[in-house]
Amino acid sequence: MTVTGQEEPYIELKGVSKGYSIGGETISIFSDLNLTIARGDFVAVMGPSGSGKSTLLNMLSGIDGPDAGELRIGRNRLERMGENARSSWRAHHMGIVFQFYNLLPMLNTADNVKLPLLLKPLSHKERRMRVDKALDLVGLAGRQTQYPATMSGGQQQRVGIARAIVADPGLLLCDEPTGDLDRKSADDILEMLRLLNRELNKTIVMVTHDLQAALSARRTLHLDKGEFIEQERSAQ
Ligand SMILES: Nc1ncnc2c1ncn2[C@@H]1O[C@H](COP(=O)(O)OP(=O)(O)OP(=O)(O)O)[C@@H](O)[C@H]1O
Repeated sequence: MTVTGQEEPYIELKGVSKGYSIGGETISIFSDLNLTIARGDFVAVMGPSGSGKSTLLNMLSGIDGPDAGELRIGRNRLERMGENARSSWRAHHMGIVFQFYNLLPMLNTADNVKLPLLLKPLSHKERRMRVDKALDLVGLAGRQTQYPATMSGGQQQRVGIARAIVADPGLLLCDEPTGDLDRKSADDILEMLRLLNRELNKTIVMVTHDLQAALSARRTLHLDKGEFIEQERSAQ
């Protein structure tokens, strides 16, 4: 079954198969996975442990490739690109938000957020302006010199989001972005993701075990036994 968004597809998986070799034996995770996601959509992916959610995110981020099938994002066929081209594509078009923030503890907030800009030919001033703007967007204006260890989980995740958007990518991949947070902080983060989706038209794919988080998205897909099942519900 092909699960389809309503508009022009931005992300498209066609007949994707993926398996892992363990001790000489190949375990199939997907054998004919199909999916389309429209530009500007906000999609939650849920599913039991081991159903392949991280495998999916790894393929979408180009960290891992499918064994067969097509994986298109925008005009790029990711499975046809070499390692360097994929890394460069990722740096320009994609931001990743992690469950445990993945901030570097020896760097302050501004330097953590700046990391994706180091690959870009920008002046020091332009980098600083972009970092300030991203921090402003996530409600952390003025926290440039604070270190991650002195921040709450919710604040650290805001820094993680600022880092994910600082290079202005069109796509955000979120891996359990609220998995380490209390309800209040989680809701704040979800509100921020909704804002980025609605106001800045970021396409968001978010893996989550949190039903409340899934309700923040426009679509919810359940991944089980190698297939997506679309959860029907009225628009938010
Ligand atoms: N690098 C790997 N080598 C071998 N097997 C792997 C590898 N990565 C994942 N797997 C296996 O593939 C299956 C899917 O894993 P994946 O991490 O994608 O599931 P998940 O849905 O994200 O699970 P969870 O909700 O627990 O994070 C699991 O059975 C896992 O053990």
